[in-house]
Amino acid sequence: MQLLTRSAMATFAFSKKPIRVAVTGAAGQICYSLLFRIAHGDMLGYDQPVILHLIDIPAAQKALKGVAMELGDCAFPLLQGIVCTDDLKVGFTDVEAALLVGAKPRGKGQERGDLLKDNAKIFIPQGKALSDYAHRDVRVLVVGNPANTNALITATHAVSLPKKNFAAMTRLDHDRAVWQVAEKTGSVVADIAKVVVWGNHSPTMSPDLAWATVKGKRALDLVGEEWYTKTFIPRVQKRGAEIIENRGLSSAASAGNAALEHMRSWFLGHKHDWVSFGIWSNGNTYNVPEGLFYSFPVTVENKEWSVVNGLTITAEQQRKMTVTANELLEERKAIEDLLKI
Ligand SMILES: NC(=O)C1=CN([C@@H]2O[C@H](COP(=O)(O)OP(=O)(O)OC[C@H]3O[C@@H](n4cnc5c(N)ncnc54)[C@H](O)[C@@H]3O)[C@@H](O)[C@H]2O)C=CC1
Ligand SMILES: O=C([O-])CC(=O)C(=O)O
Repeated sequence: MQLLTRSAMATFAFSKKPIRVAVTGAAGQICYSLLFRIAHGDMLGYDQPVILHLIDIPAAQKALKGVAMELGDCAFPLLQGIVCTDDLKVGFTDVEAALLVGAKPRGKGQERGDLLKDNAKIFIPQGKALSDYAHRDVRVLVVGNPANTNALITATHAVSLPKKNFAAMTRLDHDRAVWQVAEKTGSVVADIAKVVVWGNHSPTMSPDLAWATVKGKRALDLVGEEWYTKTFIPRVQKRGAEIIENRGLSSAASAGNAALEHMRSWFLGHKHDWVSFGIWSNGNTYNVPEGLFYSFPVTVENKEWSVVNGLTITAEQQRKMTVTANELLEERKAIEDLLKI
């Protein structure tokens, strides 16, 4: 691959119109790695200029200014502007990508669902502002936990935008699953295909290797049933808690990477393999009730995802998929007042 000098890259970059990218929680820990990689071109491509809209609460504006100063100090050729704000109108006007990261993270001993009370209300004004001010073709990724139900709140209040343009992030779970299989089988990430994560971004999620392959061979034959059920599934389900236990803080760089990879797949396509997106369920897919943001296997082309259809689901797998759907139904019930438009 040819490496371009900074000035050659800038000349190249100027030929495309910049894309406005909004990121909430921009002064927080996930964004401290995410923003720099977006500005470097890792998300939308190394020929795509960006203007970053950094959104955080009033109390975080000074810290946000520091982050913006550091972004500037990197002199990224693709970064054509930085907007720092606590005003959602300014933050979301004309944005074509929005990453909703801003929310409280959990601490030790908490589940993500425990954050519903604190975090859910954040997403009502954000959904409304996206509806009023964002580019009509915006793609919105909800990262702040509990991500699936927060995505439901956001999309519900974004009345003028299609639900298909919203997603909850389960890419981190997907990538965790891929890494576990690569490590177990002594292979590399590029050898692994057709991993699936179903349902909620919570310990009820269902990481599924039924179709997964390693260099074209059936992954389940290589890893064995015992490791699959006793190690792999619980490890992926509880990896967030394992990180908190070790790091003392919730995952940040890996979450930022997953957000970036999710958006990259959405904007630049993901046809070579399946990937997991938490998306609006239409009630006709794999027996998932309508109106939940549920993680399905998808492929992506021309900025539109399509669920991988026609998979044969065993009775045991269907049971697991129902458990995680039921949890999402309970979360929806707990915030039903927040869904009133
Ligand atoms: N879906 C997923 O896979 C993952 C989700 N997360 C979630 O991401 C969220 C952020 O995590 P961190 O960056 O580690 O937290 P953090 O506490 O370091 O940063 C959160 C930032 O959000 C800001 N914020 C709070 N309310 C806001 C609002 N209404 N508008 C804009 N900004 C607001 C805060 O001021 C702070 O700067 C947490 O809810 C965490 O649980 C974390 C890892 C993975
Ligand atoms: O576990 C947490 O609270 C943060 C998160 O969502 C993850 O790492 O998957």
